[in-house]
Amino acid sequence: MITDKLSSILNEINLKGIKRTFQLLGPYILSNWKSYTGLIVILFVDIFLTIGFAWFFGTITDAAVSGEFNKIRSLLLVVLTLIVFGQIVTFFNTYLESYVTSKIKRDLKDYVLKQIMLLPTNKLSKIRTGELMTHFTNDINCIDGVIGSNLIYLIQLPLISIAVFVYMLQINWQLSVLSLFIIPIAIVAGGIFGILIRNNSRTIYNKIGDINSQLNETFQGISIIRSFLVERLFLGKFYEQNHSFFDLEMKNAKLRGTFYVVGGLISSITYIISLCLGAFFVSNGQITVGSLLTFVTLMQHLISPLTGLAGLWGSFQSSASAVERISDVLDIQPIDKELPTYVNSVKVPKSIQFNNISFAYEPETRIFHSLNLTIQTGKVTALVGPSGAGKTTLFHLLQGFYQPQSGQILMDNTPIKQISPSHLRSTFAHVAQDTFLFSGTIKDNLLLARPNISELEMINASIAANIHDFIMSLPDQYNTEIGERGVRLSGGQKQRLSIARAILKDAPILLLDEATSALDSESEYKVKEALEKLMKKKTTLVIAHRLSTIQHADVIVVVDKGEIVQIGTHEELMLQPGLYRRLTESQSLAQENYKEGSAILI
Ligand SMILES: Nc1ncnc2c1ncn2[C@@H]1O[C@H](COP(=O)(O)OP(=O)(O)OP(=O)(O)O)[C@@H](O)[C@H]1O
Repeated sequence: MITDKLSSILNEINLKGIKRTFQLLGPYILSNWKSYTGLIVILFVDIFLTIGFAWFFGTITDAAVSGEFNKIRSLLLVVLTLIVFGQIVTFFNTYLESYVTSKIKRDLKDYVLKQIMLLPTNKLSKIRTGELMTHFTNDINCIDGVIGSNLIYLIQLPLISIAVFVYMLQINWQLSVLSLFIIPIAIVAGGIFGILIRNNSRTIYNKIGDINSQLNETFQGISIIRSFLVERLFLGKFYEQNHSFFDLEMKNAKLRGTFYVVGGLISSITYIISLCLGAFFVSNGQITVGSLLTFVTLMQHLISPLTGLAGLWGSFQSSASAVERISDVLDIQPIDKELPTYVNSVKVPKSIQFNNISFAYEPETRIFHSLNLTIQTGKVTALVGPSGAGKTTLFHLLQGFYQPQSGQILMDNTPIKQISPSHLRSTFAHVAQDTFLFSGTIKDNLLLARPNISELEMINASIAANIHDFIMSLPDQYNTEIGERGVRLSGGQKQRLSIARAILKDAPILLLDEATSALDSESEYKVKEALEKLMKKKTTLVIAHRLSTIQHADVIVVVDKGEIVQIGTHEELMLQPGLYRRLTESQSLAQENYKEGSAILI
């Protein structure tokens, strides 16, 4: 019972989150020790100035009461020096704090993106893009509560409290003891509000992630939304999220408002009590008016940091929740320590084997069960079969994007798991089913293929992919901006560019996944001609639904429901009853029907 209570309290305080926060941010804080040392020096100067101003108020009041005008004149000089010094210190404090927090956030963003790029594909594909974006647009920006002024306040608070308390003791011990009662009250109030604010902040961060994901999908799918007239549906979904976000913000505002009222009440009550008691001591002649003024000023300096502790604790806890969210990604085991790079002239594989491969994206839906396949190097192998049979998955496994649950893929008898991602990925040039181009120019997209591509190589690859003439017809030719995801190009143009990019990669194995599906017959003929020339020197794996396009392949592998059901050449497979003949015949029949239908339409 007691242990349950204790663990629920510890849970509320979120010790795990705090530990994780310092594990992640500790090295960044330590590596910026020079800036933090500067801030601590400034902190001591600040404490000195605080005491100095309090001393000045008391001393000048006493000098005024006793009519010591010469003393007032020299005190004015002292205070002017203190003010100028104080402003210089404020400038350096602000600058140094911004410098160190911005630097840590900049470095952390670099690190988080690198780690995301190193995540295994199966883990990465399960995280929504909006959530990943939120780490950069929101979460990392929220860590100020741990690395910024809060960290300095954490050191400053006890120091300033001790300094002020010792100084107050010199003036009047009874009044100083009074301040001792306020400290626990301020700390408890701060602690409670901090926990409440933390819990709410966590919900707010999750909500921001949801909103970002939804906006991302809405903008990516805007043409589908328009064509299905579902703008209202998507606006409604956003409206719901956006309004519940507003409610959470309001809950936070109420919490903060209540906290400020409680904090204000504590300081006002303390101020009045100490003022009344002080007035009593002045009337008794125990202390001077000036000492009372010094005391009251110091009391303010003692209370405001303590009540500020709640804000500090609240924002510290918010930062801890943000770090916890980032840690969800950072705690996933990356595939490697360093990012892979393109390897020039990789070894041309002499054998590729899939040995007893069993694989499932999700445990409940098995794609392959003990699959065996030998790819003939230097030849063209076509993978055919119904949609969802697992053809693209074979490409993913081959490039090491996913790991099979059992079995091995061997390249020259070496398991690909033992080959570095740099070498493995440099072995393949992949034209994927979904053509993806990046915003920027045509040239930028082509030069991505590998480092140091010459202008001539780029033009030759574009000619081979039958896209050069189109590029030259554009106003800025190779420097034409193609928009986000290549939105300013047609499907066929995008596909030809991605073929040119694959040609430029100059890898020994070519993976073509429906690479010519978006081309018209004339372009397809020309591109196929170029690809056939390219294939002569390479090992090629082709996935095609239109079986007429792969009839000349050296080997045709027929895949159905994750199993290899037939292997052979077109001629061999057409002689056998089976899936390949059925698919070919049904496609020929469909084509005949289409031609007849077209004739009727014409
Ligand atoms: N990232 C993924 N996560 C979970 N399941 C997936 C994933 N990608 C594919 N699948 C599932 O794996 C199965 C095989 O998909 P795959 O893309 O390999 O088929 P395919 O033969 O290439 O199909 P198509 O010819 O339609 O492209 C499908 O049932 C699909 O739903």
